[in-house]
Amino acid sequence: MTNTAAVAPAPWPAPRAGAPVDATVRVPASKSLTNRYLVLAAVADGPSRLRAPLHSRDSVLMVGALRALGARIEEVPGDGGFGPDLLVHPLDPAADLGEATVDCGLAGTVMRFVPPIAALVRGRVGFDGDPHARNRPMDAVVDALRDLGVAVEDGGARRLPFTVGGTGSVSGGHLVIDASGSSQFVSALLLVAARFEKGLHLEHVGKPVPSLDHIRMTVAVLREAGVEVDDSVPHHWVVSPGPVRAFDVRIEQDLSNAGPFLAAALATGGTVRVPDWPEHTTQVGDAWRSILARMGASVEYDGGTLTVRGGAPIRGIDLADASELAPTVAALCALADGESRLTGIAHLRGHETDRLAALVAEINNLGGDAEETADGLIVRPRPLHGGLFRSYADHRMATAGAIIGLAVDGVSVEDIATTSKTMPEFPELWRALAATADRR
Ligand SMILES: O=C(O)C1=C[C@@H](OP(=O)(O)O)[C@@H](O)[C@H](O)C1
Ligand SMILES: C=C(OP(=O)(O)O)C(=O)O
Repeated sequence: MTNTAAVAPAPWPAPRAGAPVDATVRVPASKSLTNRYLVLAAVADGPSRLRAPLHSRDSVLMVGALRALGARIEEVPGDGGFGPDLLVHPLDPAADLGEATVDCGLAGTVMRFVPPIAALVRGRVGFDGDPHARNRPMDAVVDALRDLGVAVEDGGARRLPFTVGGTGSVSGGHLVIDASGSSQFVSALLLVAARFEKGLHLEHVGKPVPSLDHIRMTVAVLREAGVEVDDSVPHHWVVSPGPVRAFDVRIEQDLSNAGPFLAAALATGGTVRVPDWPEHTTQVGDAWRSILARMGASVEYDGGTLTVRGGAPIRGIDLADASELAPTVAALCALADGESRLTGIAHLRGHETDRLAALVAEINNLGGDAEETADGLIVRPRPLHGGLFRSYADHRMATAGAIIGLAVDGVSVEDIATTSKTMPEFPELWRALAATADRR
């Protein structure tokens, strides 16, 4: 009998910076922007081009999902970024797909954004993903589709796996959802709502919606594509019916993923520059400027380059709604000389893993003092030691371990390859960053 069990790769010895880093870093394109533009292009009124898009597991899954729904997506040579451009020919709502399947992997943007598109094509589309994807909240998407008159077969679970029976059109109108579990529930419906016959008046009822910046990003990309959106009343979004204009867009680099590199300046007392930092952006990662300054860095924005200098002791921080930035912030908090409180992030329990539990377990496993609260984390200063930092198939856990490893001897990170979810180049870029400390 052959043993077919997968052998887990050896943990990745996190590079330790024995001196301050001094690096200039460019990171691949934004996951959130790439996957939004892919969705918009799939329902647009003509072919669209994405320049310098992300090529990572989440974007590949999105491309695969849209192809499964009938969009034609070509790779064409690009003039920048980390790979080819993408040319997207929209899907044809009149075509009959028959049966199709979509692999969501662990991508929230795929599992939330694509089912409403499946309602706009004719066919039965099955959705599933990685084992943990079946634990991520999907109830608001399933309920919303049903309230819109779309058939969903889910065995009553309101989670993956499920099948959406699309008829090629959705009438739309007024829809009430509880989006307290994820902002992606709102974005998912807004992104395709212009293609509903009556458009959509979406209303949120329930505990606060997290990650509001991501909804602002959705509204901004819709408006760029000529879609009329009224978000003037809190908790209400009104999308007028109409075409989504085809577009040609250059995608900004992923400012959330720039975070671990900028954090390296604080962790090592060094300097990190990120060129081509957008002057105006809807990305939540723009908040690094204020967050890192509050944690003791000097932050300068000049000529399109963001420069972060560490050197002073890292200060603890009280931070609300850190959203997807939280794991990176928590890693710095574990290296800080004062207490930190991260609040308003209860929904991180439904991310790639239960991030609150994971961060507490892994920081404490290295000797730290982190505690879970009802809606976040408290991290108190305590000297850390080496050990294994587990990543739970979560790219941001893996990068959090790498940040700590710069400053603490003997840290290794489990499954560093999980960073391929949004940044396959991470290990290589990180090694180059850490090597700048060796040269000093
Ligand atoms: O719409 C998006 O692109 C995202 C929205 C946020 O989701 P939540 O609202 O579930 O936090 C964010 O954390 C995620 O990384 C990306
Ligand atoms: C929460 C995240 O991802 P997803 O898009 O899968 O929700 C994240 O990238 O931090």
